[in-house]
Amino acid sequence: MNSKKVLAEHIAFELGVSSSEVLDLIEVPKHDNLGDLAFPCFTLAQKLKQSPEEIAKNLTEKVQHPLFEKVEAKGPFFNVFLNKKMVSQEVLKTVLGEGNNYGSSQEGIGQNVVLDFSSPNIAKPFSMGHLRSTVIGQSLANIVEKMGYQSVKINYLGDHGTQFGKLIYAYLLWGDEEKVKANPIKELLHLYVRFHEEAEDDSSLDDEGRAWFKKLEDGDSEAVKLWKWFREESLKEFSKIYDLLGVEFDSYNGEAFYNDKMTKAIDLLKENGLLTTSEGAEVVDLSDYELPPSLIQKQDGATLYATRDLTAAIHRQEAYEFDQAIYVVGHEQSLHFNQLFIVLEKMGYQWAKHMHHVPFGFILKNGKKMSTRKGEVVLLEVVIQEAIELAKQNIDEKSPYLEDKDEVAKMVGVGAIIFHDLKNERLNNIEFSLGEMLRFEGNTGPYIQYTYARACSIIRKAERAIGSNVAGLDDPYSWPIVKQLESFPNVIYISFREYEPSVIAKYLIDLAQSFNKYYGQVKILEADEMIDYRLALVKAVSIVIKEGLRLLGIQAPEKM
Ligand SMILES: NC(=[NH2+])NCCC[C@H](N)C(=O)O
Repeated sequence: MNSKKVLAEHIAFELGVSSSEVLDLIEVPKHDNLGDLAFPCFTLAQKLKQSPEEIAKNLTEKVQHPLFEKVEAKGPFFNVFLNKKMVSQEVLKTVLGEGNNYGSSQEGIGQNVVLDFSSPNIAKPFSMGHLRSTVIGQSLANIVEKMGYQSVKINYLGDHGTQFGKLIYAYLLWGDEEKVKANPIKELLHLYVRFHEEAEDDSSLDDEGRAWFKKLEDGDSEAVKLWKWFREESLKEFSKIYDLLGVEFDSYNGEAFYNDKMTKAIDLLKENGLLTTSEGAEVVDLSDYELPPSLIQKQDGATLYATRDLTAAIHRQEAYEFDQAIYVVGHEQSLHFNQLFIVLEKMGYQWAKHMHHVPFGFILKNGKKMSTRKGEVVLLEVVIQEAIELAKQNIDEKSPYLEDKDEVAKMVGVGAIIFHDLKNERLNNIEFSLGEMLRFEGNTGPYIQYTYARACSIIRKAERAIGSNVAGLDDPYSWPIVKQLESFPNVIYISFREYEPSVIAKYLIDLAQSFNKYYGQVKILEADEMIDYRLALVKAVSIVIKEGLRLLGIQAPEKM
């Protein structure tokens, strides 16, 4: 029983409209003296041919329910004061009864969501953009699963393209096996940069690079062997990052996987009469959408990024029969995905309507985009290790006697990086600052984790069994917490609908703040007749914080 839903149903019944229509309109008033929930009546005024004030007044005469302690009309608003005892009793019973499952939904049962995320390019450093994609994608996978969907997590590795011909040739000219093994990404990038520098004076290098790419495409054994090796070494290095972040994938089928499957997609385009020739290249004209044409095949027969994504989409629909496909990729690729989805729609695929590009902004350092080009490598693994190291120092200072310090430092360091990313709306640019991320106060991961550990510690100290059969609480400090706990399922739903993990992150900040206020004001462990109910509240908070963090991809240590 959710008080907002109950209210929506009652209002809808009285007004003769659908309850979903009402549900979306119900607000939480900014000031407590305006009640706990408010229904603004102007939106429906025209439809009902009544003034908003009249509607509000009529509702006060009709809407009644034990959950509503007091109802009142304030101008065009219908305000509702909830029965604190009753709501808190219901909420605590639900959260404690459902545990980690609280907030789960059946909405997606039997449906698949394919998530394409992380997708770094082999032989190149894992960039800040790939980090964002990984962190956001992982969280969205958790969120869709919480909504009942089955997730399919795909790492669409950038493992194909003319650059691999160049890299192979560069390796054959100047490469050193030991060096590559010791430091794959750094060494391969170094070879690649050198190739470009030398090719400026010697254009034959480019020709050779192209020739080696052709060999690679034709399955030449030496070329394929080197390519496989570069790929493996790169993956080993990426895996270190995935291990630290606790991310796993269902598939690593990258661009190269689709290499021999593209003719089918190109033939389909031809059959549909969608291909036109423009300056020698085969393109899909998108002028009716006011978009530049989608380039499918170059004059020399070479295929492109778009061709592979098109092939991959069709293949994934066949393989997974997805009900939704999500691409977590930086906003600079918006045009590409826009074109891709339209081409699929033009091909007559109804499912193309359920494909979504989930874009995000840049990570900045001192206001400038952090880039890995020009050979300046910011090795991400090193950054993560540094965060863990700093977390360790912090813990050494604050809790020198903690057990499992290394384990906890890892959870805190990694959690700090993830939370710092996810607390921002994904389209915003983020300023990168380890010091900022690792603060134990303010809106940081460690702060939320610390709040969780605090709740766990209270529960340990109490040494009492906490049951879900509780009487309600009606003191002013527990009330904001109860309302927040009640809204958790809706918070998850909104984060799902908007593909926006920040909704959950911000919610956790608010919840942690109210809880810490409660902790400061109320003697939780005082042995009076209410202790069990207060402990039930603490337990419910701990459940929701832990689950909220889990949805973001962050672990919660019980002690820190
Ligand atoms: N299906 C996709 N195109 N996924 C995103 C791939 C991202 C690409 N490898 C890059 O680093 O820019």
